[in-house]
Amino acid sequence: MAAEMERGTKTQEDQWMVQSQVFQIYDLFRRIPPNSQFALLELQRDKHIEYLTKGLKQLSRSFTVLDANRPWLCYWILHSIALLRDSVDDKLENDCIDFLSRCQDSRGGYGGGPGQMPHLATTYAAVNSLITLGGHRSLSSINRRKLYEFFMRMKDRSGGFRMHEGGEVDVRACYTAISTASVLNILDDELIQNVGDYILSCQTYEGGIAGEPGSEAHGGYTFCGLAAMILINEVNRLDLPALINWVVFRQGVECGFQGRTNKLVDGCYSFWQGGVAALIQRLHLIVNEQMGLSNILECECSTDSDYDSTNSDISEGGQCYEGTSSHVNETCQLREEGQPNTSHPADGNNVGYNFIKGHVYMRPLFDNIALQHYILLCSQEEGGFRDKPGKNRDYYHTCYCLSGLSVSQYSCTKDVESPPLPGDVLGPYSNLLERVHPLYNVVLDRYYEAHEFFTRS
Ligand SMILES: CC(C)=CCC/C(C)=C/CC/C(C)=C/COP(=O)(O)OP(=O)(O)O
Ligand SMILES: [Zn+2]
Repeated sequence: MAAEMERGTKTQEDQWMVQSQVFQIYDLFRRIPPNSQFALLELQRDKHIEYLTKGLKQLSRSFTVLDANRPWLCYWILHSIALLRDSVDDKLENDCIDFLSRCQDSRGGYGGGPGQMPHLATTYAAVNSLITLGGHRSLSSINRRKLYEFFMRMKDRSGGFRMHEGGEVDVRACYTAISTASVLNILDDELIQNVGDYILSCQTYEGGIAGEPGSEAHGGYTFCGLAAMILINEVNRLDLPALINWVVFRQGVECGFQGRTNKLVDGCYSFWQGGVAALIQRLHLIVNEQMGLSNILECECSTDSDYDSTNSDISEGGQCYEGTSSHVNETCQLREEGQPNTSHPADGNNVGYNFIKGHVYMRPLFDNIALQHYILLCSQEEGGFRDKPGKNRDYYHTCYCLSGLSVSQYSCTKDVESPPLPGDVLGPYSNLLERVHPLYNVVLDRYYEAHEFFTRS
């Protein structure tokens, strides 16, 4: 208890300090003329690409150095470059594919470097990197049969997964295994078995999801747990109203998100928490059902001028009834009544694809413009992004600030084909990033290419 109070006191002091720094930035911003404000809100695209490319070149020169983080660095940098609508040259691309191939274990999975023990987190990072690079050489370098065997070896009696042989069982491990298996089209009933029970046991009294049963709800684990539950078709088992209640209060007066109650705002939660909000936006049927609005879709869009119904398949009167739109049929497989998925494994592998194709009826669950203010004014540096003012930039925060920026720019679009309206992109419209698939956090076009490749092969 004393330790808790001490932590509470220290957090409050830190919080005041961060808030005063952030408010000073917003105050200065407000005082400058509008045309200069616009310049400050500009995404420093060229500087970010320079910082990221330099980092990848450095990494490719030292691919031989011993550390366990290199597939992650590849993913953070390659994904950031893809979000910025750019790509790497052929040499760097080939160097990355060769390096990641050397990290692939002969018994399946990827380690942090050549010869290192395979690990679920680095496997997720390596596979997402290869999907982001795209193309036959990259995608065909993944040994899916061995990878499936690795996933099965990591499965624990509890239903969850272990991060590595002898390692910890947690929600991150569940997500990285399920997300990777889903995107590679190797998800089946055996892999899925009891995963939902494990994740469900991690939803806390606050409504968010913890890393393990009995721990504290946290944005990173909440994203992992929610995305995994969607991918295994069991999201209706979570208490979604409680989850919504938890996540909406994680956006603070600083305009960014915190990871957990009473902790500091941090740019990386723009994706972990913003991603949770983006996923829930596509779960309106299940949310309505859990809130006792069974069989009725309340289309807020039709009563909101930003959400005009002119080109939507919404029925008159501001309400939609199940079965009246093709979208409803597509989404139905996501809502089997509290039961584990019993559908054919091939359907399980299409959940990610159907999920993104659905129409979005719910408005954003967070202030998407405020979040963009935090990312562009408080996290952005001259090349790269940081956690908060006073911290240094790094590739992890660059990746998740850009991913969160993308999620917020697209959060008002009603379907995956529509571009955001200018009013939903803070600063010049040229700030617009690529759209991500929120279940896997890879750029959507790269996801489509991988989905086609792995459905065929
Ligand atoms: C795909 C994958 C591997 C996802 C990982 C998800 C993720 C970011 C989990 C967070 C882990 C955690 C408890 C951080 C708390 O750090 P802290 O105490 O320093 O931060 P805080 O004060 O903001 O809580
Ligand atoms: Zn962070």
